[in-house]
Amino acid sequence: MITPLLDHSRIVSCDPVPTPADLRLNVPASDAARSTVGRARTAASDIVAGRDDRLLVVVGPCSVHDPRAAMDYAARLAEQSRRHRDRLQVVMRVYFEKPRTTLGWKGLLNDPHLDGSHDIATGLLTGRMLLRDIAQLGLATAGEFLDPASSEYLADLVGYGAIGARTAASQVHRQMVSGLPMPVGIKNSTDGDVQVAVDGVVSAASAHRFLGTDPSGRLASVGTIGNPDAHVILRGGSTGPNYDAASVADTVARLGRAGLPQRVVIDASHGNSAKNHLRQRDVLRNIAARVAMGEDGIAGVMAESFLVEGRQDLGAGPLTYGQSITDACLGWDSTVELLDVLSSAVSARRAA
Ligand SMILES: O=C[C@H](O)[C@H](O)COP(=O)(O)O
Ligand SMILES: C=C(OP(=O)(O)O)C(=O)O
Repeated sequence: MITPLLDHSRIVSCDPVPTPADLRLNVPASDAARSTVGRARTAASDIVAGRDDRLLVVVGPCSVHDPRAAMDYAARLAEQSRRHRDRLQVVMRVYFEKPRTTLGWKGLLNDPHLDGSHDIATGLLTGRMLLRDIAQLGLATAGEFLDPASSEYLADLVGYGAIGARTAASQVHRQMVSGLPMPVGIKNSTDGDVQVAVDGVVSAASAHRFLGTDPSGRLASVGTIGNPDAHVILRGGSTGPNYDAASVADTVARLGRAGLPQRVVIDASHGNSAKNHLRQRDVLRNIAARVAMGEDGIAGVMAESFLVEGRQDLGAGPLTYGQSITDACLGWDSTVELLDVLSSAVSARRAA
C-alpha cells in the first residue's frame, strides 16, 4: 500500500542556496562600504529624531532589474548627493523584493534573469554585490525588507530600511525590524490606515524573542533589543493621499499619544500620487514649500525615479535601458530638478 505524503505534497522543489555567512564571506563589505553605510544610518537616525536639520531623501527606482543601469543611476545620484550633502541626506532606493498585489515579477532576488527561472542563489549574490558597489561610491542604499529570510544576507550593507504597505501589520515583520541595525520606516496600509503603521513602530521599538535564523542559516530563537529609529512613512492609500499638512499633523498626534518621536517620512509615490509618477513632482514641490515655511514633523521624503521616465512591461519585447519594469518612475532630469527644490527648501527654513 502507498502511504500518501501529508506534508510536502504541494512542494515541487527545494534547492539549497548558500547560507548568509557563506555569501558574506564571498562578498565581504569593504571598509569604504561599511563607512558609507554607518554614516548614513547615523544621519538618518539623527534626522528622524530631529537632531540633524537636513532632509532625508530616499530616491531611486521602484525596483532594480538591471544592475548595470542601477550602477549608472547610482553614479549620477552619488554626484547629486555630494552637491546637496549640507542640506540633504540622500539614500538610493535599491529595491530587490517586490510585494505584489496579486502576481507579477517579485524582484531581483527572486528572479534575477527576469525569465521565471527563479535563480535565487544568483539573485542574492547579484544583490549583495550591487549594494557593496553602490556603497563604495559613497552612496548609501535603502531597501524594503519583505522576506525575513533574505535580511541576513544583505542587512549589513543597507543604510535605510522600509516595511511596505502590504506587510505593515505583520508581526513577523515588526519583530524583524526590532532587530535590524538601521532606521526603518513602516508604511501606512494600502487602504490608508495610518494607525497600523504607528502600531508597527510601537511594536518594532520593543524587544522581542521569536523563531528566526542565525547567520549560518540555522533556525534559532532570536532575541532583539528593539529599533529606536523605527518611524512612519505616509504613502497615501486607496482612500486618497496623505501628504498634506492635516494628515501629517494627525499622524504626529498619534505618534505623540504613543510616546514616540513626532516625525514622519512622506512617500511622494504610490497612494500619494495615485500611481501617476508625474504627480510626484507636485507632491514634492508641495512638501518642499511646507518645509521652507518651517512645518514640523517632516523628516524626509521618498520618491521613485530612474534614468528614463515611466515604465515598461516585462516580456513585451526588448527592454528600454534604465526604465522601470514595476511602477512608473520620474526621469533623471526631473529628479535633479526636485533635489534642487528640496535642497533650497532646507536653506529657506534655515534662513527663516
Ligand atoms: O512599489 C511597487 C508596487 O506598487 C507594489 O510592488 C505593488 O505592485 P502591484 O500592485 O503592481 O503588484
Ligand atoms: C512597494 C512599495 O511601496 P508600498 O508598500 O507603499 O506599496 C515600494 O515602495 O516599492
